[in-house]
Amino acid sequence: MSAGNGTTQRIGARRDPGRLVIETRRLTKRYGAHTAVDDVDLHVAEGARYGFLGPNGSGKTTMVRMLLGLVYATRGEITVLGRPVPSRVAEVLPEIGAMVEGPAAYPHLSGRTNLALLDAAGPRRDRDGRRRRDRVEEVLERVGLGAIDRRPVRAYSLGMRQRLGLAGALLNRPRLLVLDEPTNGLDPHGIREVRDLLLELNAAGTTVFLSSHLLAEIEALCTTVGVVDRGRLVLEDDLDAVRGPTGRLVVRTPDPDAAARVLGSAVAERQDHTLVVEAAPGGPPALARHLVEHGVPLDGLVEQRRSLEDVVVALTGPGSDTSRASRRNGARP
Ligand SMILES: Nc1ncnc2c1ncn2[C@@H]1O[C@H](COP(=O)(O)OP(=O)(O)OP(=O)(O)O)[C@@H](O)[C@H]1O
Repeated sequence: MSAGNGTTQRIGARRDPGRLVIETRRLTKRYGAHTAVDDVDLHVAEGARYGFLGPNGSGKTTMVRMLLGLVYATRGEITVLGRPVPSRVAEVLPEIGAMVEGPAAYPHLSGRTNLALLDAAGPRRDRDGRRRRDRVEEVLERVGLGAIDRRPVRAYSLGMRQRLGLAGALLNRPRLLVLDEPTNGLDPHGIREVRDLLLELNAAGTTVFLSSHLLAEIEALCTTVGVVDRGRLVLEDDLDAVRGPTGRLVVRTPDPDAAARVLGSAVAERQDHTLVVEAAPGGPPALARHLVEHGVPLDGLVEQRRSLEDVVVALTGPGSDTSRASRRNGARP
């Protein structure tokens, strides 16, 4: 890569990102000959729900660990909540709720006790026992663990541990949540609950940064997406812009043969009762009129929009794991 992050794509006009709560410049992490994070310029705006998307092994956890000062960068700069990391990470951490690589907890203690210990170790000056208990109960309630008994954490399911980790991340009422694969191990019900919780926290002002290898999860939750491929940030943009119009229209009709005759060479794709047509001046209304005037019945006519999946596949290409292996062996893709 040349200067900075020249190969990160932006689709459409990027809105003013506003105040950044996370910014990295040329951030790079090497493990021996292997580059886990490669020259990344990341921009997370205040109030965003930022999805950091990439396949397994693409560098997401390494990135998250660097943002939290848990791993030192080989090169580059990190600013979180306006302060440099890792040099001033101690000032930043009290304002962050984080969960990295699955929640850590003392397995022989209950969830409540674990949270009480975490709270006691936290930055609050308020050590009042009763208020601490209230805080613990409040976060347990928020993550759907209000009814847990005194069972030790080692008896918890993976989903319960994940919720407990989230509860721990919420204890400080953070301005910024940094979550590595927060729905790992949750069933569809649990995934939806976590999503709703993150939406609720975000609506109340918390910026959410989460990593995931699940495209659907990012699509359902996030306002902004950063796509990482073999350590490189290949796309960073608002999801709305990513899923922008393609310049084609999708026509659904019970008589596709008639539609194809009328539309001629404007038809770009055809499958069953659906035709994809190059947009002409006048957009959907003009095309609808044209078809109806020529006796073609319509079931629907909409603008075609890019899916995040299409964009990611086009940018990352197949076999990123195999090419990573070949890069490790010296080849550069
Ligand atoms: N401590 C380490 N020593 C050597 N290599 C490492 C270390 N940590 C990570 N890596 C390598 O760096 C690359 C990126 O790993 P990382 O865990 O950041 O990816 P990831 O996108 O979070 O993957 P996953 O979704 O599987 O957790 C991988 O090839 C991994 O093997």
